[in-house]
Amino acid sequence: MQQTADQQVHNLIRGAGKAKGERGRAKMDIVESKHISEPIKSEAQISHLALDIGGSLIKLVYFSTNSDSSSSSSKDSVAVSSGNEGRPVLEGKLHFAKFETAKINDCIDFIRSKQLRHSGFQKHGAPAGEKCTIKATGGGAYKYTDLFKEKLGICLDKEDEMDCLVAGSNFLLKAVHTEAFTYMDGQKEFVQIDHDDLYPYMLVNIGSGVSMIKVDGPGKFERVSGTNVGGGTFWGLGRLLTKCKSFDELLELSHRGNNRVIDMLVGDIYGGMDYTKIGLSSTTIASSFGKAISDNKELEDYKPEDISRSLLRMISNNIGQISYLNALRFGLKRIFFAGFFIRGHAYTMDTIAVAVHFWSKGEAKAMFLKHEGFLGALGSFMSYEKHGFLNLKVHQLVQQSPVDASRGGDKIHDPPNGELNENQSIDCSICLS
Ligand SMILES: Nc1ncnc2c1ncn2[C@@H]1O[C@H](COP(=O)(O)OP(=O)(O)O)[C@@H](O)[C@H]1O
Ligand SMILES: CC(C)(COP(=O)(O)O)[C@@H](O)C(=O)NCCC(=O)O
Repeated sequence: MQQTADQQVHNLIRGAGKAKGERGRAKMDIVESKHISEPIKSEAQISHLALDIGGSLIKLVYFSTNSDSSSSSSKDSVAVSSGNEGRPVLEGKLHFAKFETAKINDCIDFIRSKQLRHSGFQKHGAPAGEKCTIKATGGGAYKYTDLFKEKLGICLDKEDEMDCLVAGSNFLLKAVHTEAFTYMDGQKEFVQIDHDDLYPYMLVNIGSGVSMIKVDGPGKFERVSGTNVGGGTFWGLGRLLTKCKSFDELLELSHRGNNRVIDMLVGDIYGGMDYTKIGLSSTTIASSFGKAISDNKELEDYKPEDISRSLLRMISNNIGQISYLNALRFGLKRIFFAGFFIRGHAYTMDTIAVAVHFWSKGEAKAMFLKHEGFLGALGSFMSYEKHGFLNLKVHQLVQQSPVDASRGGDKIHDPPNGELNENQSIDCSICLS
């Protein structure tokens, strides 16, 4: 029988209690990698992989065992009996990786380097010649079907993007205690989620474009709105206006910029005064980029830093406002923001949070997710279980390590070697049913 996403989460969490103290318990660390173009160091064997191929980035989630399962004498033997209903448990790590969609060939090389054909991707019981199949979501799962077939001989088994986002979000919010946090005035605070009081909530995924999804329960949701002014807009316009060569460079520039150089503030219009009657302080942005009307300057006269800052502020503020207005339509007080536009970037989160706070008069709360960009890929990964396709069973969350609270600082948070550090990993286990 097929399981709903929530049943899977329930199994995961229920399993955590059951498994404590069990012998042979397997451990799975969740590790994030960035733009990986070379194989991971160990001879780790990849047994399951899922993709989210978006407009800007390809996200991968894959499980690797800690050792080579072909060596039966290895003391780190891959399959162990957990004693949990006699199912074999795989010991390993859940990895996260991303590639620019424009560099899809790097992603294909990466997958090829993992030798998936030898790692259990063939549908169980399928005839020997049958093609490998991997779960994939996002528009690119359709767009690049032929490319994957041609270059890797892999069939992409498509999962709906919204289904995956919601499944990934529900999973993370329930399974990871330090997944959700608020960010305001430089302060990051983790939010403890009451599993019995999670729904309804608004999920705002800020990818290339923005989707706003009212989530009412496991697998119960409606995409209530969206906006085409999203992460792709920031990166696309930013690239044209600043000549930046990478998204990271554009984000880095914004740290040093001053938006007041370009944005027209209420004070600029009101002679330095607040417009108190309608609740606008003199420092409120009256019109993003509005100063460029009368400054008599050309694009080159503005610093790229200031342009980046204004652009980031404009887009983040707009998304925060639209999200709140949609939450208001349905009486939702909790809004979770995800997607790789955020990148754990303080100024982005602060602007979104302030917009939600301002428009809701403090009634609604903006929250952010630690695994912000991987919801879709995770949901896609979890669908292996939903379809009983590979007999994958993520069945328990053992514990997770404390998260580095400084992560919300005004910097980019992908560590230099591309992998999450110890503090940012989660321990859990999966078993094959
Ligand atoms: N390294 C990066 N390269 C390009 N865009 C990035 C990068 N990191 C973050 N972004 C931002 O994230 C957005 C994509 O977010 P994502 O959630 O992956 O959406 P999509 O599924 O549309 O690719 C980009 O449009 C950009 O704003
Ligand atoms: C079409 C999309 C769902 C694709 O997802 P993405 O690759 O941007 O993550 C998204 O870009 C979107 O919701 N765009 C906004 C379209 C609109 O509602 O106006």
